[in-house]
Amino acid sequence: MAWSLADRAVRRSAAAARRPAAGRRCCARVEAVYATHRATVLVTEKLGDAGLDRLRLTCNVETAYGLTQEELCAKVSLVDALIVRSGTKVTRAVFEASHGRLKVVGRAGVGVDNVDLAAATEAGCLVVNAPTANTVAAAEHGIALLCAMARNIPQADASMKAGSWDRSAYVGTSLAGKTIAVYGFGKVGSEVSRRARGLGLTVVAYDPYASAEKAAAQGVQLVTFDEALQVADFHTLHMPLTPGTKGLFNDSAFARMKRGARIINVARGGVIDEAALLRALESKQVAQAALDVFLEEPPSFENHPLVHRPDVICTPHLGASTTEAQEGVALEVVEAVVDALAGNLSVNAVNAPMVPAEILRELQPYIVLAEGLGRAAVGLVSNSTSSSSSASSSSSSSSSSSSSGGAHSQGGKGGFGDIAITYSSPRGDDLDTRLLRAMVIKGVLEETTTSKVNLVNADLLARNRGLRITEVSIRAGGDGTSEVLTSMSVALGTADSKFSAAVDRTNRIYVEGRVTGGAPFLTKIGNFDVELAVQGSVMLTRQRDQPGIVGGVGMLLSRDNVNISFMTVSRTAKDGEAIMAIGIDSEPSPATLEEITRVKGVIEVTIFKEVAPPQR
Ligand SMILES: NC(=O)C1=CN([C@@H]2O[C@H](COP(=O)(O)OP(=O)(O)OC[C@H]3O[C@@H](n4cnc5c(N)ncnc54)[C@H](O)[C@@H]3O)[C@@H](O)[C@H]2O)C=CC1
Ligand SMILES: O=C(O)C(=O)COP(=O)(O)O
Repeated sequence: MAWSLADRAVRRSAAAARRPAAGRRCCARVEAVYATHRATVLVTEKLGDAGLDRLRLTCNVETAYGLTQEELCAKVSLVDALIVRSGTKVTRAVFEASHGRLKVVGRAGVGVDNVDLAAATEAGCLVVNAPTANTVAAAEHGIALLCAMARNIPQADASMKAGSWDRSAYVGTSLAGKTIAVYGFGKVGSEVSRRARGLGLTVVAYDPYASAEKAAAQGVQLVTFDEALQVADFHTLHMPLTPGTKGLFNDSAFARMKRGARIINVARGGVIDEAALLRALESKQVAQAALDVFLEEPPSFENHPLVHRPDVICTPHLGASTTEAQEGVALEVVEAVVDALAGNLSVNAVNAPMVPAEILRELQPYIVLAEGLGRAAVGLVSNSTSSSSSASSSSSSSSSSSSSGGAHSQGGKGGFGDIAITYSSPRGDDLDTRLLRAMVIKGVLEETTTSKVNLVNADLLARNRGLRITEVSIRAGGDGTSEVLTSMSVALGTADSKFSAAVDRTNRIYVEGRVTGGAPFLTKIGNFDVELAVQGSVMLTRQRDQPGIVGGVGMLLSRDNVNISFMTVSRTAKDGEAIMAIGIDSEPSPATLEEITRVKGVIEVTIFKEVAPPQR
């Protein structure tokens, strides 16, 4: 029986898999190695001593710093595990060169952008990280840069070392009484906020996925992207680099800031468009920048336009570099590596399969549905980079949804704190929902944070993010054995949506789905019935139910070379509105989106990207 198998898998994983599941590729192979010999671990970047000492208790440890790719590839076939920081690129070539011996990669820090996760998974190699131990260090570095920049400390220090005593050249700017905007109110961002308030700054935060309650408890107001840009004297960046945040700080963002604003980046280089920052500094729209991270690391020193400027202060990715943080991440990652070598599923596993392969095959559509609903719901939250537009001329005839503040194209305040999941199942209350709940959390969280969700840590991560999860199981018709779920829904409480039709009558972003013929489908968005395969990218439009719209929209898409894979229209007879879903092979340009909103009868349009994750 499908569900009882899944249930066993959940129990095994939740108990840290004391005995490995047969189908759990990575860990099963790891245990075989560990049981038969003392594992060898290669450490390629400086790791805290406490971690190294712990590692030496159970493993042979080799340290080799500053390896070239070729040197790393030559060594990797001789080791069972590899421990790195951000300076080692663990590429596909490295996994190939290991010829299957490498079983675990440990990242002594948060970001795993230097590890090819797809290649790791294909090679059956588990990747683990240390997601919490350097949070405070990164926050302290942000504050250090803020103070150093405001008071010109590095420049004044350099001038004194060059033999001058110039007091008038380094007059600074005060922090007290000013406003700082924190972008990304996660682990680091909330620690920065706490410290900034202590310095007498007013703190606002832009994070469309954060809990407003959690922010309010810290005396921080969540605001829209535009508001943050406009009100702040200082801007500090603490979001992950994702397709949605890449280049977020561009010409347009800098232009909307107060003249003479100052910016700090301790997150990832790619969040700032470096050429746009240069232009903003040259025009004095931005007075100063403090950068710990760069698009390319290390940046090219010869001719990097930002590094040499006197109005930019730089550090070489030092956010996590305190003795305490390095001891902390070393211990955190070594525990995870040793655990993984012993065949256990660690809470810090980054690419662990949520479910063993044979169970995944059996339950796949329901699992994909649960994750897809989570991704769909969070994908509808309003954020600054949303590809969405509202038709300005239109007067929506819709219900409360449009007046609820949902139709922002430039980002709402966000701040959802509730996820309500409803299962309609022939098993009613007997349905074991842990796996499905974990998949919803995975769908909601993984696109927006540095957190990697696995079965063991899902509930914990949700709690840490201030998310309240409520579940309701409704007994539906059926024999109670063959069908796991009749339908399932996910609602995000009080979030602003980039597509107002996605907001239901209780002001929640609402999506519902079911499995039909073995395939997962989205069946409801807000109050509208739809029929969307949970895969690929979709353009959604809300429109008045009148002729000419399908042709008009289709023509604009074809003019932009956007291939259409399917098109469905559903209407609510009651208020004369319809939602049209168009499967698209590529994304239309912003200009085309804008034109679509001007097609007579169209009320709003948005892009709904990759609802379903790639199949694992
Ligand atoms: N410079 C350094 O040495 C270090 C840098 N980092 C970096 O700091 C950043 C934050 O790390 P954590 O706080 O641990 O991550 P986190 O996952 O706890 O927090 C990230 C926050 O960003 C928010 N977010 C996502 N998309 C957003 C968007 N479009 N606009 C605004 N907010 C958005 C998320 O909702 C989340 O609350 C990451 O980029 C991480 O790689 C972390 C540690 C050290
Ligand atoms: O943990 C992170 O994401 C960091 O950026 C820190 O990188 P590092 O370990 O200092 O190379």
